[in-house]
Amino acid sequence: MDHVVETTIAFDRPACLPLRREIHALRARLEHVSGDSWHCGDVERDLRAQRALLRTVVDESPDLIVMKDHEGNFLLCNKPVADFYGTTPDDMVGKHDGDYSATPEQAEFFRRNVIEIMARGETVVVFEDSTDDRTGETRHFKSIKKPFMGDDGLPRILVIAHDITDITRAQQQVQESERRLSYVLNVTGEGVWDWDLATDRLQHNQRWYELLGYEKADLSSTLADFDHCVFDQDRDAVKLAINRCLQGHGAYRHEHRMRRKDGSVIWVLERGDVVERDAEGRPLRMVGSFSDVTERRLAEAETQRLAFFDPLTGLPNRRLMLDRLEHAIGNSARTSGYGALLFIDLDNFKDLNDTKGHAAGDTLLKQVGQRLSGCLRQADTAARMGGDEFVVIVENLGADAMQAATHAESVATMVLREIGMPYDIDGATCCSTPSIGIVLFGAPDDTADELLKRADFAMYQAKSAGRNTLRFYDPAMQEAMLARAALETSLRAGLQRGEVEIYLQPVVDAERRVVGAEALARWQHPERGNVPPAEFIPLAEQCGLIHQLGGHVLQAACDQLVRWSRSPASSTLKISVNVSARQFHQADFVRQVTDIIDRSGARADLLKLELTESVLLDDVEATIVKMTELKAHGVCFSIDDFGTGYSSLAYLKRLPLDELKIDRSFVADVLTHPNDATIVRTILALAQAFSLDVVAEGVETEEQRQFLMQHGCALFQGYLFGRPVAVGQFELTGD
Ligand SMILES: Nc1nc2c(ncn2[C@@H]2O[C@H](COP(=O)(O)OP(=O)(O)OP(=O)(O)O)[C@@H](O)[C@H]2O)c(=O)[nH]1
Repeated sequence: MDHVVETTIAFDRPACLPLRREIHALRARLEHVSGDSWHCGDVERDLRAQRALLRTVVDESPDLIVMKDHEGNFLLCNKPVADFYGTTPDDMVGKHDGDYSATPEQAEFFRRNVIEIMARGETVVVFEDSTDDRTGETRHFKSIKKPFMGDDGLPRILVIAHDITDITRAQQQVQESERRLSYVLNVTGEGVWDWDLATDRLQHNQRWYELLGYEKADLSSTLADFDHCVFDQDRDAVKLAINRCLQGHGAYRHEHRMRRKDGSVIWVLERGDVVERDAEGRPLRMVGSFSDVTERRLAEAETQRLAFFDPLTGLPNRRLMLDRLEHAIGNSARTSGYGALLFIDLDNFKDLNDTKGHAAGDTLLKQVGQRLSGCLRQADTAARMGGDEFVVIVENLGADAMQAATHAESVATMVLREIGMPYDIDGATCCSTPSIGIVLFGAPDDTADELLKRADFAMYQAKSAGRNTLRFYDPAMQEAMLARAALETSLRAGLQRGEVEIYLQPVVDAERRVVGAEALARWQHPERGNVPPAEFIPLAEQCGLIHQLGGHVLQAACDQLVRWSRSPASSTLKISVNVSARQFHQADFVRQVTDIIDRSGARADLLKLELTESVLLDDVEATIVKMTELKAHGVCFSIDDFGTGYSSLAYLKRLPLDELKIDRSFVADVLTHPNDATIVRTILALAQAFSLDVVAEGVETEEQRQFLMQHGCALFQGYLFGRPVAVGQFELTGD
């Protein structure tokens, strides 16, 4: 048996007067007031009428009304009570709840409860349950229990029980759905708020506080507190979204940042809408929720970063740079002001990678990125294009081209200086320099693509000028660039059409007997005629055709060796082939050479590869490995233009060399300049000490030959013995 709440109400009348005394008192009062005398019969009739009325009222009341005596027996019951117990009001008089109640516990509770209340003599309100005998269902009641004194001087009690079952159930349903809603919201992780605009009070669910790391008591639950939690920079946008919603633009949905109690910042997706307005449409109540979307935002930011930034240096990547460049071009055209594009390529970066490892190269690139950023103003952009290439966009250089160029130059000079400072790479100091190409922009028809090409071209000029320097792109360069592009296209086609062939220049011994030849590439251009190697070989190197060209020359040389091998007079002749730095440093160079030798059937020991000193110095260790592999195959090596570089004698000892070639510049002045004579003598002595052959290049006079012979030179090449000629015209005598 449940009884829920008991409320005490002040007892306003100590007891009811007994009926007969009441009649007498009433009659006396009426006679006193009216001056008439009343007959007892009239009064009784009236009273009976009143009692009948009262009975009707009591029976018709939807509430359950009973009067009980001091032992809890019924003195009076109304119809609803009798219906409840499945009997009649008259039948109930003199009986008690136990005679009807389905559950003895309930009956006992009712009995004890009224006896206690009568003993206390105070009216109480009791929330209690009772079982409906007709249906067996439990009903809830709010009962007012009012004790009073009977005629006989014994206590009695009047009970008026109001059936609150429907309200209780409705309340329970509301509580249940609220509980479920809060469960669902907690599961979805939503922080919920409910804003009463009239009072400016905000109510939040527990999750709301949890998401922001607050305790309920920390906040005053006003809009000001919510405002305080919104991230400073986002506050205006949040207010705008809420205001638009208040003004009737519909529900809002907004992502912004919130600051948690501990100071950390989270991203939230907030949704809200006005749910109540007054008759004039003024908002009264707004509800909303937010969820923590920090992880998604971070993931999006990371995706964005990967798409637009170089992961190694953190600088904008090529894609973002192109976008910024296009903007900068647009701005320049609009404002008629110049901007500048700097194309920066590190010098000999490959060496660092090769000698210190890729990780060291990465460390350097990172530091270069930092230094570049340090050279720029806020509005400028430094980006990494890839590899060791960077780009800088400098904007707002004014309308004067000269001044713009001067400014761009000063930025580039600063970059040269900063990047040229020593680096600390894993505790070791190392140096790196850049070559920089600069192009100004500002013309309406400038395009990002074209500007990059021009800056790249100017950068290449800086490389050609010795590196660690800057060069401006100018229209003359443009001409050269166009010409170069045209030449590149026709060289590509020419190689396919077989326009490149080899010429042979004889190498003779002291008796002028031809002992071999140097193979020199010649390009017979259909319109331009004979294009000099100095023009098309560097071009082939720049545009990546050197692999194809080098292979073509090697193939022709090996084919020639095979042809010579068929005649005893020529079967021992050697052919030397020039190998450029880029060609030699290609990863598959060794395989390329050995494949050609093997395929052609030429004798490897009759093929001599001429390397320049710069090839040897580029990456000594890798060079030694490649040369040794080829040497093991039988291939011979010669150092071209020996003496013009800075070869260390230590390297000479380590390299598997067969021959040195004295550069034509020394030979030309050997009779007139004592220094050149000394150099020539030294080279010859050195070669002798290392047991190397020596070929003197560019011998044009008999006197030169005599001098060289006197100092031990045994092999010669030059116009004195023969110019380079087509393969078919090559003769075996050196006159
Ligand atoms: N460590 C590192 N090296 C890279 C990366 N990307 C490209 N490289 C290397 O960067 C080098 C670029 O060399 P190049 O610019 O062609 O040549 P260089 O040695 O700098 O010579 P010049 O430019 O002619 O002065 C190559 O060896 C690439 O393998 C990278 O992300 N990290």
